[in-house]
Amino acid sequence: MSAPTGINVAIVGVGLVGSSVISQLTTIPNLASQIHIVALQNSKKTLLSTPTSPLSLAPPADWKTLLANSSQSALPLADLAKKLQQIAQESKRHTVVVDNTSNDSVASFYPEFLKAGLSVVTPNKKGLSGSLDLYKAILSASTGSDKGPLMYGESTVGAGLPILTTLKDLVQTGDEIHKIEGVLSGTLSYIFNEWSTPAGGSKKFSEVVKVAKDQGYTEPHPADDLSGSDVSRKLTILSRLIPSLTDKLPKGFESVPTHSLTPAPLESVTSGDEYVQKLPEFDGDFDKLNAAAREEGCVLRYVGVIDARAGEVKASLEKYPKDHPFATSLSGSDNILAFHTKRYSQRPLLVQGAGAGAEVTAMGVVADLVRVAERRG
Ligand SMILES: NC(=O)C1=CN([C@@H]2O[C@H](COP(=O)(O)OP(=O)(O)OC[C@H]3O[C@@H](n4cnc5c(N)ncnc54)[C@H](OP(=O)(O)O)[C@@H]3O)[C@@H](O)[C@H]2O)C=CC1
Ligand SMILES: N[C@@H](CC=O)C(=O)O
Ligand code: NA
Repeated sequence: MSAPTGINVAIVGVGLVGSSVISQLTTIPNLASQIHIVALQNSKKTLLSTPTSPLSLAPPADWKTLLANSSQSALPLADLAKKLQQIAQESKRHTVVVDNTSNDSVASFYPEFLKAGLSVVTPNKKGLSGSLDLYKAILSASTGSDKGPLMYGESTVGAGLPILTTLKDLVQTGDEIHKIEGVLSGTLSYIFNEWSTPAGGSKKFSEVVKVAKDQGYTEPHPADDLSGSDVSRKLTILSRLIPSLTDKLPKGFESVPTHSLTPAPLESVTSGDEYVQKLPEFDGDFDKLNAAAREEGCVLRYVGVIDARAGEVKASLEKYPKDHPFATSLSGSDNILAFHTKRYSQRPLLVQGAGAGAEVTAMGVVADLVRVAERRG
């Protein structure tokens, strides 16, 4: 048997998460030797490896300047796929596209990348939580031959926390999923942990939203978090891994009943900065919501529930007594997920930890790349 040669990686999207992925891949020695970065692309530029000029991105090289100075403007995805096929052939290495954007067009292109023999790894929820047609196209293009392309998206739910791998393990070993419930948004977890506390609190809602954005927890547009759609996307991704629910959400996340926290006048605001700027106008309304829960001896938490036996999925704002674990045991951007199953029927299997932030999200992406390298390298 020939020695493993490692894999190539093309990184599309080099913002908060993408930068951390590059940093982990170029500075951790055992990763740098098995995972070779062959392309970087943002919305403006592409930087490509060639046989005579392989990319060398480890510090002290400054990949941001190299990308910004590249003479190649961002390649259309079909052209990028062709270039990557060529690089795969020349280097004799399996090649993976890492999508670190939150872009719908990139996510819709996964079936084409996969059909071109390229694996896909992503923290972008838009592909796996989109229409059922897109989801099925992704599945059928990634479950071909033994040597075929693979699709991994651990960081789409709970960032680096082992949530999709846990659910897949439960399902593949024949457990029966009864219910999955918990706090699935790092942003909303941070906001409610800081603003709706058992001891009361004096912070303004808009202030904690701004901190969540500054910490890198929010989506590029924070309305995607406050509208609940980020949670309904995660619920869709999880539901589709439960065989009885795979076909349940035909329109994807839009089929999930979802409580939105976006004030009605801000629903049409397309700029994330403008949205955050205007949010203080609504602090009074949020204060009233918090005060009403406090009068009942409760705190507010934003939760997602998949009731597999009833076939119900929903994302909602709920009140919890001040001594409930969701009120006392969460802090920062913590996610917590309880898997109630036939085997874990007495006490649920729990996964808890930071569910947002660049480093922990990149860790989930890089762990997926290691899985691809183990299977295809
Ligand atoms: N932040 C977090 O805690 C977590 C994030 N995620 C997911 O990770 C993804 C990235 O998030 P984050 O890093 O915060 O986002 P950023 O906004 O920081 O970065 C997005 C990157 O994508 C690039 N981009 C946008 N559109 C395109 C396009 N059409 N083609 C190529 N590149 C494009 C942007 O380039 P340019 O600068 O040129 O516009 C930028 O480099 C999102 O899908 C998010 O949901 C998942 C889990 C946790
Ligand atoms: N914006 C998301 C990031 C991770 O998916 C969140 O806050 O959970
Ligand atoms: Na995860």
